[in-house]
Amino acid sequence: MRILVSDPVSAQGVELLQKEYEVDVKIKLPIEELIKIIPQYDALVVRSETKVTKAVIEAAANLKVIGRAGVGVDNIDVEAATQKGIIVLNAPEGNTIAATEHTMAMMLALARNVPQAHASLKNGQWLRSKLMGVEMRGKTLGILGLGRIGSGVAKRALAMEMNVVAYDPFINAEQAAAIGIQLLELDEIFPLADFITLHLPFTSETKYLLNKERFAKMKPSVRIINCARGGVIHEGDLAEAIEQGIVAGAAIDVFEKEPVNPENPLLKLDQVIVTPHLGASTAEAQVGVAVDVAKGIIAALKGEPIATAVNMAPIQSHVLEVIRPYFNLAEKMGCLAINLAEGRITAVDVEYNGEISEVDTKMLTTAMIKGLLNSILTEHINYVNAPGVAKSRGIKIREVKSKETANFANLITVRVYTDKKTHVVAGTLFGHEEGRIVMIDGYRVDVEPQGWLIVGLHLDRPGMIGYVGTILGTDGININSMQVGRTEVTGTNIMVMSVDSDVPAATMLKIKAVDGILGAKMINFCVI
Ligand SMILES: NC(=O)c1ccc[n+]([C@@H]2O[C@H](COP(=O)([O-])OP(=O)(O)OC[C@H]3O[C@@H](n4cnc5c(N)ncnc54)[C@H](O)[C@@H]3O)[C@@H](O)[C@H]2O)c1
Ligand SMILES: O=C(O)[C@H](O)COP(=O)(O)O
Repeated sequence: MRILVSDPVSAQGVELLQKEYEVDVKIKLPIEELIKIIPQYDALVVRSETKVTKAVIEAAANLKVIGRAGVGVDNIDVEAATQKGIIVLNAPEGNTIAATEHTMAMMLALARNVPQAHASLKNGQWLRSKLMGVEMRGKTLGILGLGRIGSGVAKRALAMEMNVVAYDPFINAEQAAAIGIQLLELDEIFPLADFITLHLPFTSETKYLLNKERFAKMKPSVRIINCARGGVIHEGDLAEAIEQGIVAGAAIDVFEKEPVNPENPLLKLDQVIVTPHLGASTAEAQVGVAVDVAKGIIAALKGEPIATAVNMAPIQSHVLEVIRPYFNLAEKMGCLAINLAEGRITAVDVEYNGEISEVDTKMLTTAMIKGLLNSILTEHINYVNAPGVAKSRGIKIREVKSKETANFANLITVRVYTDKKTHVVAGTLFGHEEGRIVMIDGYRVDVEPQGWLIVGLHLDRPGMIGYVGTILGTDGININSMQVGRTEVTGTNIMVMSVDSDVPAATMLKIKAVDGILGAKMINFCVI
């Protein structure tokens, strides 16, 4: 597998990738060049500079994952990637402290005219009275977006004895109270705030969130800090508001177009201090995001679950810890269940019993569907496209949960409904990691889901196993384990044989032709 790194990321991250895969680092590629070479790659690593447009994604014939070494994914067409089944993941935590501290640096520099003082003094001017500042203590800070960075800024501002209020419609009052601040509506913040700092993503909702109308509602002494994304402020409106004395000043790290156009009106104003998107630019943050994104890319290429994928349901780390050992089992159960099934599949129920039922199991259900669909479709099914593909094929997926469990501490049961019959497979973990199939269609078994299995239903009479064993032996297929499962109902048994190689269709036909064999299926776990 080949990985392209198209923005500067720390060497530690690149080295991690190189241990597993072939990696090319090509910085500042013109978009036409990127489109030309992208079909050669399985993974792409970017920061904010590479624009991963729809055209890039359409050309990316082999791309499985795009990793963003940082937070904002607004430079990636996530929708186009999702439609193509490409995982988009980011590294959201590595640069939080860097961006938080840069915000504080910008706020303080803005309040005390540090850049203006520095520039004028280096220019030989001693401007003590012209560069009068304001204090932070006792001032009101309005934070728009109370996520990782916003809440970090809040804590630091409280330590500086500021009054802190915030607007974030996706945070509840208790979460804000835990930090020690009050949540307000957006319009309630404007007449109160002496400083307003933005920490929200750039989306269609937040585009130009601060504009002419909103500046008009603010205190004329207000100072605005933006270390989030350029497009959340209308730059022309801000420049005008500063020129007209509606806003006192601004500290800007991010711009709608980067690198910023030297003609941008904000660059012409003395009241505006700027940095060239340096929020994440600390040695520590760059190592952090590069290592995190490399781990994410490796997990994605190995088909493992990823905690920071932005186009899949996010998994909280404590939930991932509980469900991680079950992923492989769930996928194999999906594969087994669909291989047993006959007829047109209409619905799949996944039941979780025991303690596992108490956490969010959506991603495990997706793993099951991934295993199921990968066994029957030629297109590559992954965590991103599995739910959509199931839906487009009219397969209804339901989760059932109960803390109650009979024989196992935790049990996962998949029921595949077709227009002919319902097939049921149940599995659990032995110890912490060992996945086992413990029931097939009502028959108690104990099967390791790996390699190749033959599952056969047969009449409960002497010699059946012998007949099948002889056929396999004659055709040169080695059996490595074998067992027979019974139900309470006498008459039929299930035989499950684990074999060392794929079983040709001709051999399967011979097995099915044995008198007393009611059906036999070959399951190849190696395809998923
Ligand atoms: N300048 C830099 O170099 C730099 C570095 C890191 C992050 N960032 C940017 O900072 C921003 C915040 O990053 P984070 O890690 O704190 O993200 P986060 O996801 O932890 O927090 C974002 C917060 O914004 C809130 N939000 C979303 N839509 C909103 C809306 N319409 N109105 C109000 N609030 C809304 C969310 O509820 C969330 O709490 C992102 O845009 C990120 O790209 C910039
Ligand atoms: O969203 C982010 O993580 C920051 O804006 C950092 O962007 P960068 O990786 O291009 O510095």
